[in-house]
Amino acid sequence: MQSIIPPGLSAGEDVTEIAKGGVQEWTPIEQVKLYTNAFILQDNKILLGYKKRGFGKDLYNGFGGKVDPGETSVEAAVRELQEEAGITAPLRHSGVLFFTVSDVAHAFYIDVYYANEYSGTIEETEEMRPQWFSVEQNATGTQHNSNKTDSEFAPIPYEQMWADDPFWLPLLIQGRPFIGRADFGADGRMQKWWFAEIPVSSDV
Ligand SMILES: COc1nc(N)nc2c1ncn2[C@H]1C[C@H](O)[C@@H](COP(=O)(O)OP(=O)(O)OP(=O)(O)O)O1
Repeated sequence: MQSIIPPGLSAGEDVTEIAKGGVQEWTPIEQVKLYTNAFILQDNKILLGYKKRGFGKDLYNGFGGKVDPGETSVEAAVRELQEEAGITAPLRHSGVLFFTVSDVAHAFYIDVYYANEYSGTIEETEEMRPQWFSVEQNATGTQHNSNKTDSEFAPIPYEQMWADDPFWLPLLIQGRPFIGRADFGADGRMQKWWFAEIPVSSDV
């Protein structure tokens, strides 16, 4: 039987497909680079960063980047969170994402992490501008002052995020592990995608 897991990812067959689309074959993988992406979830809010430069500029995302030689993935995730948001957190693994982008030579293998607490003071850095958003679906707020109540924070700005994020970020927020792959065209749109929930005990 042919596996439903896209090339680049590995998992048992006991996955629950969340979404898939696109018609063409998966883009062949030539080179893979390891990345991290980390989110703080606290009091019905999620901390995102507005990317000020480089890849993904002008989009909101978690905090992360490349895993350096000699580093473990979680060490890299902790370092990137400190470098980009000024804080330290006990990060826990939540999922794996795999992306190709048509004008980028390597594929992105991304370990995604979250934490419900952090230490230090959240600060804007030269790469990221951190901002809290409400995870409540009916959030309407537009103010981001930390003295406001949760419902007064703006909802997650999916329209200013990578197109893959609406498929897996809700799972991360709900504590449901996931895997997924998307192949992006030069226009920033997903050409082919597949996302799934995996059992909590899975070691991806
Ligand atoms: C293509 O789809 C993507 N979707 C999402 N949600 N996140 C993505 C996608 N592609 C990459 N990412 C994530 C992975 C990392 O967390 C960042 C990119 O990291 P960056 O290029 O900034 O890596 P650094 O090591 O910090 O780079 P510098 O050398 O510029 O510091 O986006």
